Amino acid sequence: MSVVVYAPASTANISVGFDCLGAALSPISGELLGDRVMVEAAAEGAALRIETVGPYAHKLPADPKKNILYDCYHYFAKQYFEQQAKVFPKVLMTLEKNLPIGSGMGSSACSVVAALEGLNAFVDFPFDKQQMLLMMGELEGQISGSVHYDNVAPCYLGGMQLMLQEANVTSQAIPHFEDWYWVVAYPGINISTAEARSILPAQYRRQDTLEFGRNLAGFVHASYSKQPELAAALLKDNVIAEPYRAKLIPGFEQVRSYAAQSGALASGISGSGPTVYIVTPVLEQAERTKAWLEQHFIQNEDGFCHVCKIDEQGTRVTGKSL
Ligand SMILES: Nc1ncnc2c1ncn2[C@@H]1O[C@H](COP(=O)(O)OP(=O)(O)OP(=O)(O)O)[C@@H](O)[C@H]1O
Ligand SMILES: N[C@@H](CCO)C(=O)O
Repeated sequence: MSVVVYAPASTANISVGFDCLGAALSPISGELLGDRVMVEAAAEGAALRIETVGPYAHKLPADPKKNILYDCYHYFAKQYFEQQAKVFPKVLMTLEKNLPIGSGMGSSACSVVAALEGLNAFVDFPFDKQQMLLMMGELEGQISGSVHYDNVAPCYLGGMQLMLQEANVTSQAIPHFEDWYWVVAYPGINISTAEARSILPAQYRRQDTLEFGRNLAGFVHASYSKQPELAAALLKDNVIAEPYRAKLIPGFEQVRSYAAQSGALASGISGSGPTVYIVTPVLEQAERTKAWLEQHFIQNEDGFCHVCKIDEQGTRVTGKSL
């Protein structure tokens, strides 16, 4: 008995919605941009064994107990015991780590979501999506220092998700512009989410909170009323995070200038960085933007760039073996 789950990369904040907007991404090339987790029955030995493979496996903590999969297993097994009055089976979990850590593309969220959904699938889905989402937020919060769902929700559910966190609704999908290409570039350096949060102000001025609220409400309105130019004009963050985080990302101002002079619809920081995104509805321009970012923004061989569309599907069971 075994199951493999794939969880896609995601871009949190989307500039205009700090901690409350996020989207799942998939490269139009068909390449994998996300983690896979295989859960296999283990007949003997410890309750859990963890193995890691894939291009970024060597960047994970060497001690398996420090891998977030370890916490996912124990947390899930406890919930399972409380719900089913049964001990969770012994398993081997293999993580294929395809996303760089501290990239701004929801790397830890990807592992958390793939691991928890893999465990849920292994025992035939005893938990529903809302219960799963709450567990995913909890585990992701252990890593980044605060519970925010803007990576786990799009990664799990797909599409563009708005965090609501009221009336038993954690997150819901909002419409997005299907012809938009999201060019994402990871420069090859890492930024810890916890550190990128610690440099933000504890309090904001009244006019900044008003601007934040107006931009986010306007973006959601323009998305529903299908006004791409208005939505793109509001897709910005002049007040909450970008002014403080820009200095952490070498070459970010040049990316912004290039995006503006090339006629892109919008650009900004993906999550807490250092990945950046540029949006355009024209495929040829997206390919040109990718080439420019590869030449001018990527700093080393760990970096990469993809032309993406929003991934509608989110996390899925893909088979029985990696
Ligand atoms: N399976 C895992 N995937 C990613 N990070 C992990 C995993 N297990 C443990 N970690 C640790 O969690 C921390 C993740 O840090 P952080 O939240 O900054 O990165 P991230 O989630 O990859 O960032 P981002 O959301 O910006 O891509 C690192 O210290 C890393 O070593
Ligand atoms: N909303 C979070 C996302 C981090 O991945 C932040 O910007 O800190």
